[in-house]
Amino acid sequence: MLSQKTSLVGRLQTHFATKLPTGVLLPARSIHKRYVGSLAKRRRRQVEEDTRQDVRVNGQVSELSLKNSAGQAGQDLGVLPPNASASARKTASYSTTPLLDGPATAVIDAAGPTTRTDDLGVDEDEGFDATRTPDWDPWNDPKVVEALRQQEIPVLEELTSSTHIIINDGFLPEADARALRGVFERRFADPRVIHPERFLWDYWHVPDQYTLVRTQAQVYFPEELYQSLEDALLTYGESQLGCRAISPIWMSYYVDGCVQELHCDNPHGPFAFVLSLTQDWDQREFTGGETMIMQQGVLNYWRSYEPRKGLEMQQLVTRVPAPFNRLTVFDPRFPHGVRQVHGTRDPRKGRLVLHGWFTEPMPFFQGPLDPADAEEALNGGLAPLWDALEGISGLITGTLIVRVHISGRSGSVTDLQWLADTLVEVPNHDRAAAEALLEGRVLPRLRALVHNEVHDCMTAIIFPTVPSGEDSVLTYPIIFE
Ligand SMILES: O=C(O)CCC(=O)C(=O)O
Ligand SMILES: [Fe+2]
Repeated sequence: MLSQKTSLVGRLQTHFATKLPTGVLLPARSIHKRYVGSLAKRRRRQVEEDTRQDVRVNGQVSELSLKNSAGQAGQDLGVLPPNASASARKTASYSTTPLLDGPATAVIDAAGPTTRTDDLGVDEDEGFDATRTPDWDPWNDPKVVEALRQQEIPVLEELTSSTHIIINDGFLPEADARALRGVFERRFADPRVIHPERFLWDYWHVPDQYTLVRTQAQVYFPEELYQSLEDALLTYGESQLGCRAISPIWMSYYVDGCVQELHCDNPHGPFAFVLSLTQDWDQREFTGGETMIMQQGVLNYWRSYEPRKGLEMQQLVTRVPAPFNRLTVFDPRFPHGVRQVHGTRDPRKGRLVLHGWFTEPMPFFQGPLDPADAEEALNGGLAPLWDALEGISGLITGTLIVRVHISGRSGSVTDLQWLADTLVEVPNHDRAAAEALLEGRVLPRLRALVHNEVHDCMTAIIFPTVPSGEDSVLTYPIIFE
């Protein structure tokens, strides 16, 4: 099965992929690596969004229509071992780069148009027309899928859904969130009292793009309090997203007129975060202030264009409110911003958020298995994967993070979890895939192809055993740039 799929991807090859070393295990934590893992492509290409969208939700979500994708990445992660001190993992230096770049994640409600299912021009005795324009999506066409099934052509299934927005309510222990908020409150309590902490703020204004007031959390907060914040974010990033570092944490407040116009933070890292310290969101004395993230349907507009249907704000952007202690994680490649705040000029009544990016996705082991001992098995086991994936470089972009459980007694992989999946197929993949389809073997939906290749290769690896017989865990990010 693997060789069949491998030759299939060979058919799709249009670009050359550069492999980053796969033997990078437990690298120096202070080194910034945006894309660590396995695949990096030389050229950046326009993103085409998958038509499926979903949202992961931990806790209560209001004001959003969300689908809960239980069982998806990030919901079933174990506790880190005691030796994995979060503070030891932090990324040290402050970047002078402003907010232009950032990680992000995806969310959301699929309010976009539905996939066309009629007028496909495909019927059973006609075969498939590989010359169709890229807006034809055969993999979402029930007629196509049914025809393939009737011909007993295997249809690869996706093994996990893409997720571009993740919402975690009640992220910090309540006391920590209140303590952070308390520092801010106290320093603004009496505008007539002057003290050094009043002067820590930067009014950041980039005409027509950003207007907000920001500071760096590490400078602003007392050390112990800051450390608990950083530890919570680092622990989350590592356990839920396979990211071993965060960017310096910004804190920004938004009063009347503050805004972030649409932008994309592609270079900063695979996931962005926004942790709200905004008080009383539901009784707030301003309008706006939600994170707005463009919807998949807009990024894929012509595929589902409907001449008789108008669209309004709610079908174009997802608005994520910022109630107190909500952590929103999103895919920063999606155009996004912050809706302009209108109303209060009092910082204590405005929007207050901590924000930044989860960075350094990289392979790491937890447990007794020594990475140096495992390296040979890992690199050997993944070699066929790189061969297979090289063929689709340029046709898919995003981050896939997998975690495998390794038996200490047998060395075999006993479980595989998908921690995160932001893979999207880029334009023209349909045509290339349809050409391959004419070979009559498999329905090569690229996301599904990647999932299956990764699954098959990862679970076939036999690692060295360990004397104690205890199990280990390997977290492995794969980045398609
Ligand atoms: O505050 C937000 O909701 C988004 C922040 C953001 O996009 C950024 O800082 O780049
Ligand atoms: Fe951003």
